[in-house]
Amino acid sequence: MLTLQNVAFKYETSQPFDIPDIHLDAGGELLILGKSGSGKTTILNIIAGLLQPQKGTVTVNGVDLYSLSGSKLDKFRGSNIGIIFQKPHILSALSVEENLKIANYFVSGKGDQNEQILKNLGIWEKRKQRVQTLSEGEAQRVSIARALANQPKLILADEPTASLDDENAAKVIKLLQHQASQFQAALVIVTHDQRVKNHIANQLTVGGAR
Ligand SMILES: Nc1ncnc2c1ncn2[C@@H]1O[C@H](COP(=O)(O)OP(=O)(O)OP(=O)(O)O)[C@@H](O)[C@H]1O
Repeated sequence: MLTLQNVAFKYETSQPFDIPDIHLDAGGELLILGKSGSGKTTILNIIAGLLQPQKGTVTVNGVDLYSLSGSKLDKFRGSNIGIIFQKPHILSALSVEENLKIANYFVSGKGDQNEQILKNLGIWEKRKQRVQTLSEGEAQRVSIARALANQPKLILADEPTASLDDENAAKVIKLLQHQASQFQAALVIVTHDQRVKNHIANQLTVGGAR
């Protein structure tokens, strides 16, 4: 489902990052740990097709991401990769269900699972509410729902528990795992939150720039 091979990356002003090879099957889970600034978000962006490495290949669902042209890559990402960003990328003036429909809009024919996803995440009753009227935890579940709206084959989550208490942090990880297993998706979580460690056995730690 996901492979990273011989990937090398550096920002213009930084040292190169140590980026391990990764192989993850459908339904597999991976936790990427590392201190703040160690390059976790950078690696996630490379996996998401948002940041082209200087070297190496990233394949998702058998497709070499960076061999795709810009618009093809955007379309591929929209149908195959669900990203839960560190800072929620949801539109707070729109309702919960409108946020999901926008994601569906970019991938024609999807959207049939929206009701189930919102129910699983416990926000179906709030679907008509504008996101700005929700609590932080609810808004975060909307961003998870939106990432799942097109039943991606690969789910990427950047620090999904950062602003949550222990109980809700555990809940969010379980929800992500449950959703991933329901769609047989691969799940990659990056975090420096040690609490997440107990929930996912397959782990790697990144050390940052050399
Ligand atoms: N666009 C950029 N240009 C130059 N340097 C960058 C850029 N983005 C990030 N960096 C640097 O690369 C390093 C890794 O950043 P990154 O955001 O990947 O770390 P992180 O492990 O996700 O950190 P955190 O846990 O704090 O979110 C940092 O030193 C950061 O300052």
